[in-house]
Amino acid sequence: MKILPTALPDVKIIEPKVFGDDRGFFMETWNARRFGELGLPDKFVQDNHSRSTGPVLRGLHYQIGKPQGKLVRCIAGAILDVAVDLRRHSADFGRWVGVELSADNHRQLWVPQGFAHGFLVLGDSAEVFYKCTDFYAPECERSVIWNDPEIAIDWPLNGRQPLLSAKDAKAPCLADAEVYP
Ligand SMILES: Cc1cn([C@H]2C[C@H](O)[C@@H](COP(=O)(O)OP(=O)(O)O[C@H]3O[C@@H](C)C(=O)[C@@H](O)[C@H]3O)O2)c(=O)[nH]c1=O
Repeated sequence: MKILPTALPDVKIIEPKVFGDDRGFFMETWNARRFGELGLPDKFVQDNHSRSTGPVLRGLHYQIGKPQGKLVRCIAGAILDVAVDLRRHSADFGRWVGVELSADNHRQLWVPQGFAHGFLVLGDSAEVFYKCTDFYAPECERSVIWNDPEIAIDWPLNGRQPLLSAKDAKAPCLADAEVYP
């Protein structure tokens, strides 16, 4: 398991060691001791799994009061997984990073507390599995609109409109959103 940097220092790509053989492959997807050694959280309290068809876009989501760090992987298909720094004190406030996660590349993205998270399905469908450091708290849920020009995420939509939830379609822009201190 190794860690690769992204353009945002606190957001990390985790690349597991994949053992391939005639049967297929084996990999450790999370190991508390190894994560601790790498300076990543070793405690998660909730696992989530969603399936989406293309071009579904979920996000950009975060929780205020009960912020969640998320360890995200794509177990079927492929997604562009995006993290946006929403910590107002941060030099990277409002900046985003996008990483392709797929069932083939086995990569995971560590999205820390203080970041909004979202993803776009790149093919016909994708299943996404992620571990969270805190519980879902609907009253703490917040979102920022996926196409906020101030954040300017370069979603690879190729002219298509994304499929959004009703909630995500009416999310506020960053300027109107409640963010972290
Ligand atoms: C997120 C979540 C939702 N739900 C319920 C509420 C709702 O009825 C249904 C669907 O919820 P949503 O529409 O919010 O699901 P979704 O749009 O997939 O929300 C997720 O998006 C990604 C990008 C994230 O980062 C996650 O933290 C989460 O916000 O599932 C839970 O029971 N537990 C949870 O942890």
